[in-house]
Amino acid sequence: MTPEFKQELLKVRAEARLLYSQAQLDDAVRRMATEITARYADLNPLLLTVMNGGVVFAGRLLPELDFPLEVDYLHASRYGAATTGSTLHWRVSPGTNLAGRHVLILDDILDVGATLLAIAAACEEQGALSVATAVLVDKVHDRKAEPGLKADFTGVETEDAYLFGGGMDYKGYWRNAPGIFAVEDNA
Ligand SMILES: O=P(O)(O)OC[C@H]1O[C@H](OP(=O)(O)OP(=O)(O)O)[C@H](O)[C@@H]1O
Ligand SMILES: Nc1nc2[nH]cnc2c(=O)[nH]1
Repeated sequence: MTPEFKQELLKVRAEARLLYSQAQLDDAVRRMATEITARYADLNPLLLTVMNGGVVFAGRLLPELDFPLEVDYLHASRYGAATTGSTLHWRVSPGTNLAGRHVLILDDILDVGATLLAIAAACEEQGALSVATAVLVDKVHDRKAEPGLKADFTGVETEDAYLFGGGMDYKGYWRNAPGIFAVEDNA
């Protein structure tokens, strides 16, 4: 890492606006866990984490779900380290056979929604019995891939800014930031 890039990272972190604290996120995740438990406790679901962004959310959610379930992951990305999305690139497909399974996809954010729609379609093609989505953050704007697109389970809603923390990155960094932060335009 160059000294200039390190300075940029520290400046972005220092100047970012806190939208949700870690405590507020933990409350939202516990509420989601109650909803997910009500729906899936008797369905032997397969929870699929979308890497990399979904890892923090999954890590917080899974210990709140005290019923039989399986966990796997997939890696698909359409942003890379950029702040605007393009085509979805599949890097790793789920190793588990999805045929006949109730699949719940876990990700950090529903922004445009192209990522989750493509992943859900791929799970259905592989024979999943049902496919639903759970996201920590839903970014509110009118650019959704389908009008009114929502996840089945949502933690918090945010304004239309570029976000980091809670698993989301700024140029590959700050996924570990404790809370959800908006990058300030002048950063
Ligand atoms: O709703 P969309 O506009 O499609 O964007 C949402 C996706 O973008 C981010 O992934 P990214 O492609 O940045 O990969 P990452 O998880 O490795 O950060 C995020 O983790 C979601 O998967
Ligand atoms: N880090 C990050 N990734 C995203 N993917 C889609 N929207 C966002 C965002 O606001 N921040």
